[in-house]
Order: sequence, then structure tokens, then C-alpha cells
Amino acid sequence: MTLRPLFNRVVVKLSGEALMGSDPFGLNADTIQRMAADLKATAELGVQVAVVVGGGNFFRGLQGADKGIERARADSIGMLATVMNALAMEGALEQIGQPARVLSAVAMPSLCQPYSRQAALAHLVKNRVIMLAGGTGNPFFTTDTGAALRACELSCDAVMKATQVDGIYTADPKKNPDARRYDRLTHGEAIARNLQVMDTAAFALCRDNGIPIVVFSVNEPGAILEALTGQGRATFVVP
Ligand SMILES: Nc1ncnc2c1ncn2[C@@H]1O[C@H](COP(=O)(O)OP(=O)(O)OP(=O)(O)O)[C@@H](O)[C@H]1O
Ligand SMILES: O=c1ccn([C@@H]2O[C@H](COP(=O)(O)O)[C@@H](O)[C@H]2O)c(=O)[nH]1
Repeated sequence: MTLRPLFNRVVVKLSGEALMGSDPFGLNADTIQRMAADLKATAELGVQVAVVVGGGNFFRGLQGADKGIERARADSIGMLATVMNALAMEGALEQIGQPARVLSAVAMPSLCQPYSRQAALAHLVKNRVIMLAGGTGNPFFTTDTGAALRACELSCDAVMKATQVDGIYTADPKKNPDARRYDRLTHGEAIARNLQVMDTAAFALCRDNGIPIVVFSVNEPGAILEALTGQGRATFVVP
């Protein structure tokens, strides 16, 4: 069967928490290798892939702030966590022969290239998987908003949110076993119903720029390729 991608250029928002696999913290090597293979298979289908990686496996700013770290400083630590994840994934991709580049919104030129739209587009057309680290580069935001922002500025066809749950539910399914899953809803409905799988700023940016969002679980091998070819379980957020 020939697999046809639903989209030609995407932002994959890769959950930081998913990168720890069954470990309690940090990076799980098998999990990273599995996701790298999935991203490579997706790129081999001809899809241009920009990955915005989260940092929840290491640090979230709000948790730091709860422990008394000033919020902006805590968010800086969170952004650095995303750079660690991006560097790890870049290495895993290169190891299996998939060209990849980290571009960071927080400049650290001895480790990776600073993010610019021009550089990102130049890598994408050469079929390199780009790892967009540092979120938006500003505190008080999340990598979901970073993913939406990059999808807008890089003219992506969709945001693929690769996360820990297999779609968007009426409430957080980890806390509410009676929550029901949506197959499809609009950005406006997601915002109005306060569905916290993504933050409102991310939903609003995608709504205002007509960018669909696909939410799916990344916990099975091949999940990204499956979601991109319209297989498997996912929720589609559409204009
Ligand atoms: N209505 C909802 N439907 C689905 N999931 C929801 C909902 N409300 C809250 N969630 C929670 O949102 C989580 C996904 O978002 P979250 O930002 O926490 O993590 P992530 O995007 O996977 O990235 P990271 O781990 O890097 O922070 C899910 O694991 C789920 O528990
Ligand atoms: O634009 C951004 C993106 C992220 N942060 C900080 O990083 C952590 C980790 O990102 P997640 O989206 O939670 O995975 C986040 O909690 C923020 O503290 C940021 O400041 N700005």
C-alpha cells in the first residue's frame, strides 16, 4: 500500500515528557531511538519536518516557580531543558543517517545554530529534519505556543501534537476516566471549552492562521508516520 501524507510541511510538537519513556526523569535511549526512526520514516515520505520539542522530562517553569524560583528564571531553565532534548534527538537522527539540525531560539552558537526563519526554511527544503529548541525564546510561554508560532512563520500545513494521550477529551483523561474523546472539533470550540491539552495562545494562533492541529499519542512505534498518513487514533482541530 502506498502511504500518502496528509500534509507536506509540518511542525511536530514532540512532548518532552514522552522522551523519558518508562524512566521517571530525563532521556530514555530506546524511546529516543524509536522516535528518531519514526521521524526519519516521515521525512523519507517527502514530508518536511520541523520538530518543536518540549522540556517536561526535565523541568517546567511553573513547577520551578511553585518551589520559589522567580518565574522568568524558572522559564529560562525550562527553555534550556528543551535544548538538551533537541540535541539528543539530533544525535539520534544523525546516527541513523537522517540529516538533522538544531536551531535554538536561545542563542548558544557553540552548541547549535541560532534560530532564524531563513535558516529553518533552507534546511527544510534540503529535507533535513530541524529540531527547534528554546520554544519562543521568551518566558511566560510554552513550547505549544512555540510550535504554533513556528508553524505560522514557516508556512506549515499543520501542527502535529505528539503527546501522551491519544487525542483531545472533554476533560483531562488522566484525571477524569469518564472523559470522552473528540474525533474532530474547531479551534474556537477547543478554546471555548477550555480544553487544556494545549494552551489558549497556541490554539488562537493556529485558528487565526488557519492551521489544523492533530493531537495523537506518540507512545507507540510509528505513531508520527501513522498520524501523518491519517491512520491510528487522533483528534483533528480544524478551522
Ligand atoms: N481535554 C484534554 N484532552 C486531552 N489531554 C488533556 C486535556 N486536558 C489536559 N490534558 C493533558 O494535557 C497533556 C498534554 O499536554 P502537556 O503540555 O502537559 O504535555 P506535552 O505537550 O506532552 O509536553 P511536555 O511534556 O514537554 O510538557 C496530556 O498528557 C493530558 O494529560
Ligand atoms: O517559549 C517558551 C517555551 C518554553 N518555556 C519554558 O520551558 C518549559 C518547558 O516547555 P514545555 O512546553 O512545558 O514542555 C516551560 O514550562 C517553560 O518554563 C518558555 O519559557 N518559553
